[in-house]
Amino acid sequence: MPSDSRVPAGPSDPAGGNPTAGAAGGPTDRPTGLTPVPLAEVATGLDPALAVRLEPGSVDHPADEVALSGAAVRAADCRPGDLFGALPGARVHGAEFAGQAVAAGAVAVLTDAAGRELVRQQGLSVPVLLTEQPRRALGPASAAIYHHPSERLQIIGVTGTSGKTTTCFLLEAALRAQGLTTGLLGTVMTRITEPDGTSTELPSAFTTPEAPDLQALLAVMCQRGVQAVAMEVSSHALQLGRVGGTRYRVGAFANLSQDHLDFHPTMEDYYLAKASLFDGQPAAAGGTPLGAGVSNIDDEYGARLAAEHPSPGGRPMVTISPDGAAADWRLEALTADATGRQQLQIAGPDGLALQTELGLPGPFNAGNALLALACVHAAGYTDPSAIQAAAQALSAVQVPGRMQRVDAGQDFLAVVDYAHKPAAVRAVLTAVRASVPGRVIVALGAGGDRDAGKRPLMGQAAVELADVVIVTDDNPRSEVPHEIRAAVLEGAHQLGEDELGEARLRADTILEIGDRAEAIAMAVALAGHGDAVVIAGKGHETGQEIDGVKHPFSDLRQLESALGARSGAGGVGSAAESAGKGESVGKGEAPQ
Ligand SMILES: CC(=O)N[C@H]1[C@@H](OP(=O)(O)OP(=O)(O)OC[C@H]2O[C@@H](n3ccc(=O)[nH]c3=O)[C@H](O)[C@@H]2O)O[C@H](CO)[C@@H](O)[C@@H]1O[C@H](C)C(=O)N[C@@H](C)C(=O)N[C@H](CCC(=O)O)C(=O)O
Ligand SMILES: Nc1ncnc2c1ncn2[C@@H]1O[C@H](COP(=O)(O)OP(=O)(O)OP(=O)(O)O)[C@@H](O)[C@H]1O
Ligand SMILES: N[C@H](CCC[C@H](N)C(=O)O)C(=O)O
Repeated sequence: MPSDSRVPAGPSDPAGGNPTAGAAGGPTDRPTGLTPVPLAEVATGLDPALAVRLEPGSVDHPADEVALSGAAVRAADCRPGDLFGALPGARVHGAEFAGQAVAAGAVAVLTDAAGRELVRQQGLSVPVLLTEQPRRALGPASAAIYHHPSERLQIIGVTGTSGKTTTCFLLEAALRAQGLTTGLLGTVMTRITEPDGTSTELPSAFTTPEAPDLQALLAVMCQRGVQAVAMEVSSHALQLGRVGGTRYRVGAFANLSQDHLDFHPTMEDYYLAKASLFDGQPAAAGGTPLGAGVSNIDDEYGARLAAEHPSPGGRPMVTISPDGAAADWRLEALTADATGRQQLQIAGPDGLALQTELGLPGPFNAGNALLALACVHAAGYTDPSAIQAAAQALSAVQVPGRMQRVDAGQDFLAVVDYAHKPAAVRAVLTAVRASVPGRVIVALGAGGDRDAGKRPLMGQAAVELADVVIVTDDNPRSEVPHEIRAAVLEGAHQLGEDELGEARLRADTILEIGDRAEAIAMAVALAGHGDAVVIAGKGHETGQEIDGVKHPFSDLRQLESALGARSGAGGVGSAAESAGKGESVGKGEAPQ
């Protein structure tokens, strides 16, 4: 990964990317040399609906002399001149850490009444911005402190359960093909590409960073000459106000399926969080005003969104249909060659006809490509030659840990993929099954401390679509690993019948191997000519969190080494033997 020595490292998350390994966010890059903004100016600029009151500090810290040069939501990240956003959390009130924040240089605190009491109890005399909605206020306040960076960027925000990262990588390439300097912000990394082509990559702690970190990153992008940004917008970010104060030129909706029901009480709540990207609230209220919206109407929720938000930003919602139904953008034909490369024929608005290639395999990635092109067009790049250039640019895009092929000269397909929810497992296994003549072998698990309801559904999807299912550990986090596996296995063994009364089960072998490295070795050991091995769930991640401890782990490396061991040891037998040493191997448990 190329990196820029001028930029301090991002969050040190050995698990790599997202909170998949329990990272709690972390310091990000910050802009330099911005004029500090008076606290009073920040306070008065906030939406009156937030009822923010400025409580002056002591004579040592008179509010009217305070100017803010940064913001942070974690006390440990505070720097001199910062506003500390002391938020009430699920575990603790951030104001408990106000002393630490002030000691680190914070000059004001944004919090609620309970937080103000905690600040005063600690004998701190800094001014307090008081509101009962501190999360809603923090985004716009951070945006003001960093001089409203999103006003100077063309930001395309992508939301949806699956495909955000992939679509943003595609978008980044398509925007660059318009001659724009680009930023990319999401689960895998933040990438800043400067006008001279230099790229800086920072690790991500979240799919969408906390508000102060997001605004700082956007401000850095402005300073580095970035013009357009492809950005993932998670439902957590929408619900928790992380994107407040961010102006989007285009918002895109990919799809909605079960995930995150640990955080959202219902699918309806999950949908409404995603839909709030399109509701056009003013930025000042923590909303995310939009220039245009794009929705995938093949998806049930995408169709509902288009019906409920017919004109986001005052323009008709742009619709896409990867299935080829009536929509502004349709995929008219899709073919794939033996290597997985796909040829797309696309119909766009005003008779636009495009033909392009995609290096990413799987029909769902053709849908992601269609979404990316529709976004570029909706952002104003409507000239047919511009869109053609965007389409051409998609062909070389690869995404770390998404349908990533590993080739060590073996006579079967081996891929690492990030499918960690039922619909993604289904999409990936369907795509892989269609691309090989032989058997499909999948190793997968489910993450701990996340939506428990999806575990049996993932097991079900796996046994329906693969021939061999190896249930293993993902990131157990604080949970007991074998209990998570048991839930996945329960779904795997509870397959019903289809409408014709046929058993849905496809798998003839279901194994349980907790140790992920051994599960991967077993998957490789069992593969034969023309088969496919899919290692699902951890994608680009470089760590595995077990009982609060992050252990270095990479599916990619493990798969490479299992493939290497297989060819080095002269074939299947020895690899299977070593894989068989797993802690708990239960074979052939599938009812037939
Ligand atoms: C549900 C959720 O997203 N929670 C996030 C939220 O937690 P919380 O409000 O309950 O905070 P808390 O831990 O009780 O702490 C309260 C406050 O004290 C502060 N604090 C706490 C401890 C300390 O030592 N110092 C300190 O200052 C915290 O910064 C926080 O502001 O604010 C915390 C501080 O930033 C986050 O660490 C935490 O993310 C948790 C760890 C998380 O795992 N979130 C994931 C699920 C997430 O956000 N994922 C989405 C979706 C990805 C997808 O679509 O797949 C993402 O955008 O990444
Ligand atoms: N359009 C899609 N429809 C269904 N599944 C998809 C789609 N795009 C990607 N996937 C599957 O979902 C996995 C995650 O893809 P990607 O990282 O692009 O999505 P994401 O929305 O960013 O996911 P996450 O929120 O988990 O980070 C892929 O590895 C693939 O298995
Ligand atoms: N953004 C997702 C990542 C999950 C990755 C998967 N490997 C797991 O640990 O469940 C989440 O926080 O739910």
